[in-house]
Amino acid sequence: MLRRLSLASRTVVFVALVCLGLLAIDGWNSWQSRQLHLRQMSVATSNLARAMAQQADDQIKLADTVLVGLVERIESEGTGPAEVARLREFLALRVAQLPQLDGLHIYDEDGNWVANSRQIWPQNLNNAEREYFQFHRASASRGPHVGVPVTSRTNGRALVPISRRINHADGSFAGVALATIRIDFFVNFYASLDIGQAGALGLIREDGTMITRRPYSPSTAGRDMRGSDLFQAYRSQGPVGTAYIRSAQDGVLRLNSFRRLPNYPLFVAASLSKEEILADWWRETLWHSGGGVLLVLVVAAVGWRLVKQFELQVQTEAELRRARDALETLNGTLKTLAMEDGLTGLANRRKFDVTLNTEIGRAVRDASTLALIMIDVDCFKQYNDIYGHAAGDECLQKIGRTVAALAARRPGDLAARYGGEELAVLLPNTDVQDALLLAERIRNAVRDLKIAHAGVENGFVTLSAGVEALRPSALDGQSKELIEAADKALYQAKTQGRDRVCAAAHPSTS
Ligand SMILES: Nc1nc2c(ncn2[C@@H]2O[C@H](COP(=O)(O)OP(=O)(O)OP(=O)(O)O)[C@@H](O)[C@H]2O)c(=O)[nH]1
Repeated sequence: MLRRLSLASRTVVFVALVCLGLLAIDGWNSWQSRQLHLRQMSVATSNLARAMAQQADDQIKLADTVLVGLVERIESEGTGPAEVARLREFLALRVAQLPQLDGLHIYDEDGNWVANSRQIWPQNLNNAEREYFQFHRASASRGPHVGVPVTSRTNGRALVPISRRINHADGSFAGVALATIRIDFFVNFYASLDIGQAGALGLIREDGTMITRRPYSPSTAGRDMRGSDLFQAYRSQGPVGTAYIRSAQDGVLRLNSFRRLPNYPLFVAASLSKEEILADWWRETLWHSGGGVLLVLVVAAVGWRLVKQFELQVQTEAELRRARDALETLNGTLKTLAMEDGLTGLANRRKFDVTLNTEIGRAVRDASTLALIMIDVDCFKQYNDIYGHAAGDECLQKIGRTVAALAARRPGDLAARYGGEELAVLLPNTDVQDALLLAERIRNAVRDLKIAHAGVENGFVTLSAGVEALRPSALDGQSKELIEAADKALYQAKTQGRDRVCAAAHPSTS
């Protein structure tokens, strides 16, 4: 099918395919690059979540390690006045060593303050209503507990309580050992991480209570996250996972990676805005696409020029063909004109001479006879004198048509205007008898035209003819011989009174 299209159309198809190919390659590359960006960012958020989980786990573990020692000490030494005094010093020393800790506290079985890392505290304070206290009072578990965030009663700071139960010797509830980690500590750490403008980080208890997050606000700590898509994703995907979630608060679509802490019932979530993740990709894609479109435009422009050139070439070729055809027609006409007599339409003298030589050659080869009839209009000078030169021309045309109709019967026959009012008929492969018969027929036919001629006796235009036929043996001189013999016979016809046909006299026949 493509073969039937013109070169220009094929070029258009080719250029269009090249342009589409370029655009497709660019589109495919951009898509691949986008997927790569998203994969890389997924790995990055996952790594971020791992680092956050490790950091939170480490901090809680440090505080918990202190608590393990404290519980063991209180359970073995008791809380007498001397022990409490030593305990206070110990607590103050530990807090000074661990900057992430806001304080260390010991409460008795009723929630009263027994000791803490601060040397002075308001009297008659009771923490029995705190969530961690109630948890330990109700649960015999000896493990650590990460409580819901609290606001310090003494300094107003937001804190994460890490606590352990203290038992009496009989295993009954004796109180709580508490370490409080400053939420500031996490806030500062999260602030040091690069998560773009719209990224978010969070530390959440597995029951859905928010500990802290970035961006941070005082209302953040303790918020119930159970209804959030993030919490649902964590619950459904397990301890480690990734999910695209559109924020209900700011409407931003984020890639979230979440991960449970190795040792505590909390999880962290690190999220980056999809728009920010793809910002670089968009920039690259715009540059690429711009370059790609430019390339396509250049290819299209070059293709367009090529098509135009092809069209021009085709046009030029068509014009050249037309010019050549016209030239050939003109040439043919010129050729005909060069070989034709303008007045009578018979062959002209040049054509006659060429044909005579050709036919003599053929007759020599074929050993055939070649006959010639020389015809001359009788008393034509007088005709011109009487009727005028134009009428003479017309008379010659009529005679020419008559001669042509009778003489050119066979392919080789040629009727020509030999000169003036003299005509010649060349008859290949014809003997003198047949040529005489034809000459007579011509003479009679012209007489029968009955062209009035007041200058002659019978009143009509007549003609005389001389006939000769020979079997040429050689090329040289034969044409002249033939013409002269026919001419002589014509002269004879004239001298014998005109309006007749004479054959050339030969010594044997004369
Ligand atoms: N109208 C016209 N006259 C021609 C043309 N060619 C030759 N003639 C005339 O033909 C005449 C020929 O005259 P002549 O050669 O004296 O012979 P004739 O008058 O025909 O007398 P005979 O041949 O002896 O019968 C001349 O007057 C030429 O001018 C032509 O093309 N047109």
